[in-house]
Amino acid sequence: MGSSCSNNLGIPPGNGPNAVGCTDFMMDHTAEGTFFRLYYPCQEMESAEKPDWVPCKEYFNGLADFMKMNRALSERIFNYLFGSFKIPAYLDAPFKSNEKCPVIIFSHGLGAFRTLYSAICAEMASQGFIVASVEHRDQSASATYYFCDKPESERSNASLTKSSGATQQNLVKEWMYYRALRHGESEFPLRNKQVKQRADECILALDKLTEINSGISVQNVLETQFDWSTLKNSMDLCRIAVMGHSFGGATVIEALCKEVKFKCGVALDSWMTPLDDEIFPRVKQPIFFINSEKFQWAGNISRMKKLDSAVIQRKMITIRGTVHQSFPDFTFLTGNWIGKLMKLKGEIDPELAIDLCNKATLAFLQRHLGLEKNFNQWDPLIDGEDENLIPGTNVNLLQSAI
Ligand SMILES: CCN(CC)CCN(C[C@]12C[C@](c3ccc(C(F)(F)F)cc3)(C1)C2)C(=O)Cn1c(SCc2ccc(F)cc2)nc(=O)c2c1C=CC2
Repeated sequence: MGSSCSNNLGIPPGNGPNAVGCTDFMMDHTAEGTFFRLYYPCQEMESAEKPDWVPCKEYFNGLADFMKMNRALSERIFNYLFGSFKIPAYLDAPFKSNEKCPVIIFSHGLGAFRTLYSAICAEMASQGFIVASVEHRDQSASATYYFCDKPESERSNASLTKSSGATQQNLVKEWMYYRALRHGESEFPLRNKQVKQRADECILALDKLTEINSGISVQNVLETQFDWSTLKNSMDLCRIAVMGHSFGGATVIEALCKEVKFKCGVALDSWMTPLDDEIFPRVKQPIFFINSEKFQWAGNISRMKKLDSAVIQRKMITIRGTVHQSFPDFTFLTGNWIGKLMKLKGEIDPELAIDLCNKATLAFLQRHLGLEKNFNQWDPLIDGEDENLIPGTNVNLLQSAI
């Protein structure tokens, strides 16, 4: 089919039977607490607003740092290009599901942050999952924030704060920006330390969801309109998966190794550099590697293959015509030529690519979480049986042997 020249830009909504709600959670005001965006099945809402895709301009500043671009200039470019996009979900909508929901913890890539994978997270929520997309505080995110108590001297008096209705009384946002590798600094020590912190943050997010599911009242320092008590007994805590993109793919492996409550993992275009080889034999859960055609290289693939096992299902597919950025939301947000120029789009239609990725993921999750849905209709995709899929990898591994 011909590619339409004026594709309607925007993040595709989920295809599943559920409407999707979205809210934010920050456990405490420190950088050590967990911070995530929650996507969940919700009541159909006519008028609810949809949250901004990029919540604060500081994220664009962080993105500029990551891209080694000038902040002032790029903030205007990003605002112009991406400032008006909304997430395909209803902000703070009441949770609604007539069955317990399986859970996914999602880990973003280097230079990304919690909101950039909403096409994937919203699809999973529309299919009945509760998804926590964590925002890492390991300085791998373009930007993230926590709160610091203002010193006593600067505190505005309570009555004034109350009357002005300030949401975070006396709490000031403290921004943490992307930390680039310093000149001459070796990559592995930093990335290995970060992947361990990232795994711990995914496990902490799961612990918070477990508390929320038990119905005990948990503190959320972000005073949103969402009623967290509606999530009591909402989650099926025997059916938990961990998922991530690139650096988040390495985080999947590390998290599986550390926490057996994660029953399986889905690693999207995983970057294996941060991982110790010695953890590979310690990972006992099934893993699904879904790769782009352009990002992977022999050394990276051969490390994924070290996880091959005769007894634990380890699968790999490659989506034809995709690039590394085919997984985050940016791939939907620019026209074709600028998207290809900035390596945000590959040859394949972005919605077709994410559709294949999501369906293959759902089939894999049904198989390894023991879901009673109809996602097994997409089982052939797990083996790469589709004209737009390659079973395993397109990378020629023989070169790496020489
Ligand atoms: C510039 C020098 N270099 C710094 C290390 C960045 C080089 N780079 C390729 C880029 C990201 C690119 C990008 C983004 C976003 C726009 C925008 F214009 F749309 F905003 C454009 C162009 C620039 C494509 C990557 O790092 C790729 N990558 C990623 S990209 C994850 C991401 C980041 C920001 C996002 F907004 C969305 C997604 N996550 C990883 O875990 C890993 C890697 C590489 C190894 C491990």
